Amino acid sequence: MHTNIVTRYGAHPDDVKSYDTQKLRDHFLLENIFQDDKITGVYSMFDRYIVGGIAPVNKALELETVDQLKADYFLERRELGVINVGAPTLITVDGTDHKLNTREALYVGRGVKEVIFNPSSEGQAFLYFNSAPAHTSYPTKKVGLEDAEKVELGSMEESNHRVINKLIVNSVVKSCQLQMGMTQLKPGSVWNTMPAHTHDRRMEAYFYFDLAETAAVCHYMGQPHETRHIWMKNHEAVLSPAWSIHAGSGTSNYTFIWGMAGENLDYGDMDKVAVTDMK
Ligand SMILES: O=C(O)C(=O)C[C@H](O)C(=O)CO
Ligand SMILES: [Zn+2]
Repeated sequence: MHTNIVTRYGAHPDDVKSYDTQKLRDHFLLENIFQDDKITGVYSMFDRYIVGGIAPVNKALELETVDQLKADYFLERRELGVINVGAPTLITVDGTDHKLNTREALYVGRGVKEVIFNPSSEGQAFLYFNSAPAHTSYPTKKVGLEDAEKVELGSMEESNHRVINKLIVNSVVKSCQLQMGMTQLKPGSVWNTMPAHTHDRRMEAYFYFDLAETAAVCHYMGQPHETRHIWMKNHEAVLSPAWSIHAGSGTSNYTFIWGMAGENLDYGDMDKVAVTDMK
């Protein structure tokens, strides 16, 4: 078996207030998600969302079922979103090859029995994935950056000038509850998701990349009046419970992938927090 998915239970905001640095990291941060010839990740009890990394190097990796699912195959009752942050590669879905270039996404619907992630012939493929329970089956669809719904937000003056590429959202691809996209910060801009927000209807996960080895992002979480931070490096992900803000400031610009699931598919359903109200 080349898959290692560990379970993480949900956390109550009153408890999280007392977490020290290590405990915050143990519960919310995902480090080393790309391991050669392995599929690794976390099965989170926040909306039963799975977050992980797939790094085929010397062999093709099949999406294996894991014990947490008690299912004959991984997508028996789930849907999947994959975004390639490495070299172009092929993903074979029930016998059909889909070429995924860098920064492209693939949505795979419930009921697909076999998904195979192939090594890249052009370098190292790094496939970041999210998965959520699904009530029905929607067709597999590749989504390139040109297909994304794009929104430009922020400004250079506020150090948060960025482009949000909505890749797996209901205006682009049909999904049950999964939404994913990629936000690129312009050079000189370091703040993401500021002003911050929560959405009690959905949990969220962030994955940071395009960061130099010497750079880091300070990720903010917690209730708006009780925030905490987690220092994060390139290729690390973080879970954001529905009650938590999710925002960050980097020592340089960077790109991140957001993914979420829960009560609705309404990207714009957010409870914004004024920066002057944050504590
Ligand atoms: O930079 C941003 O702002 C984002 O990318 C926000 C995320 O898309 C998000 O939090 C969606 O709920
Ligand atoms: Zn959000």
